[in-house]
Amino acid sequence: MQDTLRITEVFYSLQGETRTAGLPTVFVRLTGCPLRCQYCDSAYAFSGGTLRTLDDILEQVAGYRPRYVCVTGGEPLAQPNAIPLLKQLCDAGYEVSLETSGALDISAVDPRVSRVVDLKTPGSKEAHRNRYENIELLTPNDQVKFVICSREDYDWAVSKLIQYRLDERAGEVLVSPSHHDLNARDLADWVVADNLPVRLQLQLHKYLWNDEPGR
Ligand SMILES: C[S@@+](CC[C@H](N)C(=O)[O-])C[C@H]1O[C@@H](n2cnc3c(N)ncnc32)[C@H](O)[C@@H]1O
Ligand SMILES: Nc1nc2[nH]cc(C(=O)O)c2c(=O)[nH]1
Ligand code: SF4
Ligand SMILES: [Mg+2]
Repeated sequence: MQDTLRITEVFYSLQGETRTAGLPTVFVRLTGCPLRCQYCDSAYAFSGGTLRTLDDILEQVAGYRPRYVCVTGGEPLAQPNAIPLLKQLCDAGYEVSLETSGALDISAVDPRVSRVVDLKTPGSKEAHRNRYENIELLTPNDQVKFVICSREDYDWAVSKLIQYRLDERAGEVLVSPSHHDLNARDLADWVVADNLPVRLQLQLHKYLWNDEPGR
């Protein structure tokens, strides 16, 4: 029996988030997530999906001839075979990123992968799931992200940024407005007013394609 993963979709689009925003990227979306963030825009990946072998996934990715590959979900690290998938994508020569909730151990992820680790805010309703041990593992190849739902979430994120010196540990600290919860302009104004060492990011794919699955 070959190694398999439950997969919701594999598609080629522009990266809408993180430090590679705007660059053509293949997305591999793994099915299933143990969290239920109130704002989740990918709830269609909580169930269903197709069991696929690693070789089958790698072959589809190769067909797009990409430079960038993003493994997302759902929560990719909830499937043990995400670890060999990430390694084999690196071995194949792609620049690989992993989007993860921060609720699961990131230590076994190949160090060539840029780990994009959310710190779930109180507004997500899943902040109690944050695994703070992950913060000590962050390197300049990694990114930390706060999805902000309100001014209270913003103040909470600032306190975590200072407490853990996140801008000194990770290569990027990202703040993103929770789509539908917070006006991007408000978040932008707060970041400027506080001279905060973070990068504001908007989800480009929502402006371009209105949040259709597979884009
Ligand atoms: C769908 S999640 C999948 C990966 C992983 N489960 C996680 O939460 O990081 C991918 C990214 O989208 C963000 N996201 C989900 N819903 C969002 C929304 N409504 N507005 C802004 N970002 C959102 C998540 O916080 C996460 O950074
Ligand atoms: N274009 C595009 N960029 C993305 N970056 C992260 C995504 C995700 O759902 O994790 C995503 C997505 O769904 N589409
Ligand atoms: S952890 Fe990620 S996939 Fe899971 S509910 Fe939260 S945003 Fe959605
Ligand atoms: Mg998405």
